[in-house]
Amino acid sequence: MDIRAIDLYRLEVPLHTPFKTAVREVNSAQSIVVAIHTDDGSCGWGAAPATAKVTGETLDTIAGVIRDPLSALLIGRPLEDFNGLLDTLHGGIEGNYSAKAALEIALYDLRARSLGVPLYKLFGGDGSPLQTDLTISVNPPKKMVTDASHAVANGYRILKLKVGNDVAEDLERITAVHAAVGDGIQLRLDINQGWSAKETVRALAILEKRDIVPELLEQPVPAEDIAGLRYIRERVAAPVMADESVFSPMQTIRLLEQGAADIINIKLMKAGGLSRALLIAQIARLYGAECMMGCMLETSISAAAAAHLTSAFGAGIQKIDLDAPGLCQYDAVTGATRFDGPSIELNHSPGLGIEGPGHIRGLTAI
Ligand SMILES: C[C@H](N)C(=O)N[C@H](CCC(=O)O)C(=O)O
Ligand SMILES: [Mg+2]
Repeated sequence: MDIRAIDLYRLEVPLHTPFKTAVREVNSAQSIVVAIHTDDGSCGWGAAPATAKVTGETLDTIAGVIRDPLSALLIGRPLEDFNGLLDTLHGGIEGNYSAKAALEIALYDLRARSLGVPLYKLFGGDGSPLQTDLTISVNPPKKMVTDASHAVANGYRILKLKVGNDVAEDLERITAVHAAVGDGIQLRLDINQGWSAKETVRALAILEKRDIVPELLEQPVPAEDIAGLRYIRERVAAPVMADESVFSPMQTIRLLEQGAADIINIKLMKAGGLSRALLIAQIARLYGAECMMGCMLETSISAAAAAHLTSAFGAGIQKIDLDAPGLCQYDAVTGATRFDGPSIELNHSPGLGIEGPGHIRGLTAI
């Protein structure tokens, strides 16, 4: 079964409410979608969002490197040489991890389809459903309280609060949300690189005095400040999670060797797809570190791929932040993995279960 063609599309899904972090604000989830066709008429689907502030990639660069050089490296090759295809893909160009992730997801989808199994079975999973947290965008405290209360009313038990603009204001945000939702709801704090190491330690001491103990602290300091992560980890009770500081398996090893994180936030879009994400999870397990499966602001095509891997990896990925489809006004994909509030129900049909372009709302060929 040889790869015959790779088609590209754009997909845009409006959000319920603007997504705001310490580094960016967007109103829709935008992705490049890839369809890899084989000569027996099969098609595998993948997608990648543009997160230029984190990965350095835009929709144009993702589409551009998929067109040249990556497509030409894959077209004409047999799917049966699967590991060879992955090596070619990753060796074909430096960086460009989201573009590679889109292609990898489509290759894995094709492979699972060719074997007649859902994607999770390729990774040895049983397809158990998952529960995700929900991200609350950074806003004035009153708005965050409204959004958090709405999330809790919709069944979410874990909230990820975006902060990182101004420490004093952030403390008011966190305190207000905690007072509104109570101790029964776990709060993850994603600072998106917005504080310094010393500010983080001081902020956590203040929260402790207010009896607020976050479940975890995500990327409090700039990505390159590995010493800062370690400084915080040695001084605060809450576990420290690395996000923007860790893209690759090798960075995971370096970070854990330096004792700079308790938890690794794995994202397909940082790792370059499923194979590297799995490797990161395995490395973390060897070091006794926990993992979160996270996502960018992406649509359900790529979030579903991450969910399949997470479900299969079982207790090795303890935390889940695959909420992006739930932030969208509608799920662009019908008849596949279902994102229903906090619950993620994997498809049990072959691959990712996407039946064709007619089952993806709003696709535009490019
Ligand atoms: C959407 C997900 N829950 C999330 O918060 N991801 C962000 C980055 C998303 C983006 O900017 O597209 C994160 O974990 O930092
Ligand atoms: Mg993060």
